[in-house]
Amino acid sequence: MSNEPERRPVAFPSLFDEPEVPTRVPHTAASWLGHRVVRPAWLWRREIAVVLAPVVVGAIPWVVRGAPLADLARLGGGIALAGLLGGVLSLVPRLRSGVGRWLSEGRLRRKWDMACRFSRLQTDALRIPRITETEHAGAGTRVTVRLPKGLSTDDLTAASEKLAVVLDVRETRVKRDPARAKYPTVLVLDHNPFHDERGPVRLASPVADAARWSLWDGVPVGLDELGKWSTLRLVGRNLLLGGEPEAGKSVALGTALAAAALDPMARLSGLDAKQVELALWEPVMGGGVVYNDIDAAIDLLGGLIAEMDRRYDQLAQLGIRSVSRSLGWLVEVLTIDELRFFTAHPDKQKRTAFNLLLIDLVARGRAAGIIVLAATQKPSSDVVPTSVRDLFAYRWALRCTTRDASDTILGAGWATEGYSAGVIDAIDRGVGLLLAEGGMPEFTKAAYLDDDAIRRVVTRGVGLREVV
Ligand SMILES: Nc1ncnc2c1ncn2[C@@H]1O[C@H](COP(=O)(O)OP(=O)(O)OP(=O)(O)O)[C@@H](O)[C@H]1O
Repeated sequence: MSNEPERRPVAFPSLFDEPEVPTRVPHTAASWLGHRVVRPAWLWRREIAVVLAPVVVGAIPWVVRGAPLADLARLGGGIALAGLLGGVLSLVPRLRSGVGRWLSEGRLRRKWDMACRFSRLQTDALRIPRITETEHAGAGTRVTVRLPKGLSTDDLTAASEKLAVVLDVRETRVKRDPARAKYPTVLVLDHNPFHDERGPVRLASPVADAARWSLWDGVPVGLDELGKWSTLRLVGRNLLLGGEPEAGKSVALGTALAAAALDPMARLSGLDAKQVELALWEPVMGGGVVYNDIDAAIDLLGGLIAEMDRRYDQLAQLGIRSVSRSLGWLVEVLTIDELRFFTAHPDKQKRTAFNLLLIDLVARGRAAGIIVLAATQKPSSDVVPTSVRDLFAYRWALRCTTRDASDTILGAGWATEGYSAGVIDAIDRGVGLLLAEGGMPEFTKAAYLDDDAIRRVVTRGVGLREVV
């Protein structure tokens, strides 16, 4: 007798490429009905509702009038009329796009069901992670799911490549919600908004062509991976940027600076150790720019702290705790490009004096309408002490050489959680992990303003201040 394994007849390929859904008991008629009819009908419920809606609406008058069977023509007429009404309503753009979004969410849920089953993301009770929320943007969808008992975020992460194959997308990325293990987020990324077919793109800054801006409205500084603008509410919050040389820090500061320049109710000042980064902005920097001079930098910080104390006195007299738009006070914006020159200055006495003033300004200035935007190309603890870093609500780690450097900007532990700016490709200038207060770091690419655009913004900013 041959030792060859028993050959089994090859079955005809299935008409549909369907995942196998195992059952705990042999199929009965009821389980077959549930599996083959009820489950697919539930997944197609939105489309079924769209088709059935004219039938139900058209049948209402027929039923109300006692439904004489001979009057079927009237039923047909009612359905046709309801269908026509639906057709006319679909000409209303907002209605049409609303229904379109609703149907495309249904499509996503069906694909997600299929993807989970093909990826064996199901419990013994055949439950899969259920979609609870979706947020769609140009380059993908953020999906929040509820995990059934028996599955964890790690199972989702392990299956992410398989999910991407069935969903037919560029990538799926799973994020654990630090507050709730049961509700992880899955980024379903269709395409890379930071690249086109020729490589990395330069994103036009939405601020560049604005006639004026208000910092109180927030500043769209860059695009996230889903292709959505990340808006920073800078009044009341400080921004810290770090990354290796040429990572794109000065460019990333540019959009925030442009918004401040176009806000006549903002007073700008700067500390520029590299002498070239803020030079273009100098005409609009009413509070002055200090180049690599630590004594002048200490004086400038001292002046801002005196202003901060004066504002706190006024706030106390008014009986309020922090500035608001209605007070009409100027927002003071201090930009520091290359923190290292000042915070790690070789003269220990001056360095200590500078650091103490900076900590005081960053800690207390926010509520008084004084904000600091700081950048460093050496994200290490001697340049950005933890006590200073923790006072920055917005932290943006552009490409870093090490995980530790990334953590120096974002905060300890993020690299271990899988968020390290060390993984960013060297060609992706301007891409970094942006962490907003209390949130999760998001890959974000900064908008780009070239020198001509900066000059135009500065000219408009100077003009706006002349008329105020
Ligand atoms: N957001 C961006 N989009 C496209 N290109 C960018 C972006 N950011 C930076 N670049 C490219 O990278 C170059 C360096 O950027 P930038 O001067 O901002 O880096 P940096 O981190 O400030 O460098 P350094 O620390 O050496 O001063 C820019 O001249 C530009 O060509």
